Amino acid sequence: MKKTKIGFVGLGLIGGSIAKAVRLHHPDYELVGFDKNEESLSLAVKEKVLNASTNQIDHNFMDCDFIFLCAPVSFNSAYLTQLKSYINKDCILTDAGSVKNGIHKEIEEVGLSSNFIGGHPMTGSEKSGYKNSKALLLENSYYILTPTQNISKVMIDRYKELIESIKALPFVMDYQTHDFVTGGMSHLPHVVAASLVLYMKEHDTDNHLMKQLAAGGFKDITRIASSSPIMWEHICLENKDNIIQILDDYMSILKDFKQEIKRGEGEKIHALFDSSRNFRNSISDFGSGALKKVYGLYCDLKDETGGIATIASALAKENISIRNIGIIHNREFEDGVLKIEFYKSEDLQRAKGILRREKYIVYER
Ligand SMILES: NC(=O)c1ccc[n+]([C@@H]2O[C@H](COP(=O)([O-])OP(=O)(O)OC[C@H]3O[C@@H](n4cnc5c(N)ncnc54)[C@H](O)[C@@H]3O)[C@@H](O)[C@H]2O)c1
Ligand SMILES: O=C(O)C(=O)C[C@]1(C(=O)O)C=C[C@@H](O)C=C1
Repeated sequence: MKKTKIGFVGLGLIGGSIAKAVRLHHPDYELVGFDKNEESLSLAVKEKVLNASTNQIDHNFMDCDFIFLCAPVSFNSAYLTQLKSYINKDCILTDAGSVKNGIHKEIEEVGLSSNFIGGHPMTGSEKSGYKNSKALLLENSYYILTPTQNISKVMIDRYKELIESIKALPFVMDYQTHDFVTGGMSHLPHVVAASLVLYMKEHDTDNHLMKQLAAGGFKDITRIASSSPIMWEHICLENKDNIIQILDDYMSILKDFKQEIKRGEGEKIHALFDSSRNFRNSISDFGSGALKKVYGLYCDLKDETGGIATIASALAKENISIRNIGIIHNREFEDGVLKIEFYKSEDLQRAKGILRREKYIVYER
């Protein structure tokens, strides 16, 4: 039987992570890749993530079951015409881009709409490049799919199956909704983070006291300002209309803050922060939306040597497997708490009971 074959155009953080996840869960699949960066390609071949690499779109892409376009958004469309001659009727062509309207239109124009399903893993990092890619980056993350009107259900199901097999969570929506939603919860925060950093750069004291003394608040909210400028240039241009509307709406909220502060309206300022805090607290870090991704809890650590080991062994004694454990420090838990994640909901429920019996304070978010 023919081995499943997957092609990658762009093997950076996201392309590399998808390829590594596929290699982890499907050691027998045939993976081929093209990237402008030859170092990334040779490392991927050396690590046996790719079976073969190429420095152009060529016969290596023949007979692929899936082709992933994982270059910066606007570059993805550049290869459609060249790829078309290698795409057979059952090949699923997809991208990993953060904006979808441009690629969906180009796909229509090139005549590949019966092959295309847009894709967007809702995970990432401020780091870029193949060297930072990880097999586990996508695990337990939503993976948005934006099928065209012309694609068959069989193809959508095949794509969902692949995504589930690498432990991500497929979520289907139309591409217009995708661009509005990601505009609000991803593109806006990146623009805001960059603007906060620029504010500090331009308005710090001569001896850079803001920069030197910046604490958790500034650092938490600006981590993503270290992301790739080329990626964000493409995203802002491709999702221009949504981002402009979203920025207008956002700036009117900033204006509300300014106005109430200027007027010295304590109750109204309080109400803005209170409403924001309540809503933020209702957003689960464990992704309990339509689909529950990870089963986790937070637990106060007793102030004693070996505190983590005591908890881990209490759970191990009851045969509860821990997926992830670590101390987190943020403003919500000023002294730090232990975050514990489990594989199963049932384990989470049992762990809560055990820890509460042992007089630990357990929180869920
Ligand atoms: N970084 C994230 O957090 C994130 C998350 C989800 C989706 N995405 C999307 O995934 C895509 C890739 O982002 P990334 O974070 O992996 O970026 P990256 O910079 O890590 O990787 C991009 C790769 O594309 C290659 N490349 C650039 N121009 C090319 C061209 N013209 N032809 C061939 N290869 C080219 C680069 O050499 C690099 O290896 C983008 O479309 C981005 O919008 C990114
Ligand atoms: O965690 C990060 O560093 C990210 O910025 C990831 C992030 C986001 O959440 O905005 C960035 C862009 C994507 O298209 C999807 C995910």
